Amino acid sequence: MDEQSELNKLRQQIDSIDSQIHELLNKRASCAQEVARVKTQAFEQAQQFESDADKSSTQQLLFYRPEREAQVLARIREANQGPLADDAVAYIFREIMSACLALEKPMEVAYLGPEGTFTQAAALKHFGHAVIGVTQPTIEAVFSAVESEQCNYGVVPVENSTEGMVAHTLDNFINSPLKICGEVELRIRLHLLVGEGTSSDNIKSICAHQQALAQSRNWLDQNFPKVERIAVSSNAEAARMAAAEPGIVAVAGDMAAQQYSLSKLASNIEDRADNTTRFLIIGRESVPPSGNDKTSIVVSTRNKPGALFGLLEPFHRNGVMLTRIDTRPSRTETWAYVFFIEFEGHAEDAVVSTILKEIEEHSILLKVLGSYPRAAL
Ligand SMILES: O=C(O)C(=O)C[C@]1(C(=O)O)C=C[C@@H](O)C=C1
Repeated sequence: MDEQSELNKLRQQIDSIDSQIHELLNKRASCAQEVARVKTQAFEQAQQFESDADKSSTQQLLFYRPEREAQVLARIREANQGPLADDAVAYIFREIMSACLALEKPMEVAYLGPEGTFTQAAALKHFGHAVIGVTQPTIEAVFSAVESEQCNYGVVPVENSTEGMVAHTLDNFINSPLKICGEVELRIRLHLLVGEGTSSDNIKSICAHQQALAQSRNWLDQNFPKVERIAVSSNAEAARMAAAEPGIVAVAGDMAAQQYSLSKLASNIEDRADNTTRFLIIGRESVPPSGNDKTSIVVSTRNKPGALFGLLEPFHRNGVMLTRIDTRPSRTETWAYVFFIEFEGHAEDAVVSTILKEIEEHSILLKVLGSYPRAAL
C-alpha cells in the first residue's frame, strides 16, 4: 500500500472513532443533565419539608461536587493503560467534566485579575475552560465576591515553593466564613517580556508582582543589576504596562505574554527550576470526603511553654501526617500567634475528629478552614 492510501485508511479509522467518542460525550452530557434534574428535585422536596429557619442554613443546591470530580480523575488515572500519559487523560476528562458541569449550571469563579495572571491559569487548571472567570482587583475582593454570592467560588494563592506563604491570603482566612474546598498546584515559569519598541538597550524599569520579582531575584541581580524594579498589583498588570510603554519590561508568565502580545527577551528566569505555586479554592460549602483528602485549620494557643508541642503531639500520637504549618501574628494581642496547620485526612474521619476535639480543649481558638480533595492534576 502506498503512503497516501495508508494514511487515508488510518484517517477513516480516526473519523469513525471520533464519531463514537462524540456520541459517547453527548450521552455523558445527557447523564449530567439528568444528575442536575435529580439534584434540583431533591433540593425542592427538602425545601418543602423544612422550616424557613432551616432552609437557608442546611439546604444548598450543589451542582459542583469537588469530591466526585476528584474520584472520577483518580479512577481515570488508575485505569489508564496508555499510550496516552496519565496526565493527558486526566486533563481531557477535566475538560469533559467542566463542559458537563456548565450544562448543569455555569460556575462563576473569582480570581485575582487582570486576565493573564497565574491565578487565572490555576482557576482554568482546576475547573476546566467552561468556567466563567470573574477578575477581581485584590485577594480581599476575591473573598468578598464569594462571600457576597456574586461568584460561586474563588481561587487564591497560598504558598510558593521559592518564596513561602502568601501571608495576605492566610490573614483573610482568619475572619472569613468561607471554606476551602480544593487545592491546585501550578508550575510557575517566568519570562522577561517586552512590547514593541523595547530592547535590552533601552530598558528603564522592570515591573512584576513582588512574588515574581522575589522568585527571579538572583537572575535579575546577575543580568540587570542596575535597572529599577517596581512591584505592581499583578504580573498581568506588569504585562499590560510593558505593552503600553516602551522601556518597561515585565516579569510574567506565558498567559500574560499571549494576552498582551509581548515577546520574550529571556525565558524561564525563575531562580529555582521547581518553582511552583499552590492555590486554594474557596467556597461557601463544606466538601464531603473523597477518600484522599487534606484538612486545613487555624489554631491559637495560650502563650506558655510547650504550647506548640501540645498542639502537634496529637497528630504524631495518632499517626496523622502534617503537610504544612505556618505562623502569623494574631493581630489581637502583641506577640501572640495563630498557627495554620494542614494535614492528611478529612474532618469527618474518626481519627481526625478525635484530634480536633483534643486540640479544641487546649486552644483559645480552633477554626476548621475546610477538608478538601488533594490536587488531582
Ligand atoms: O456527579 C455529579 O454530581 C455531577 O454533577 C456530574 C459531574 C460529572 O460530569 O461527572 C459534573 C459536575 C460535578 O462537579 C461532578 C461530576
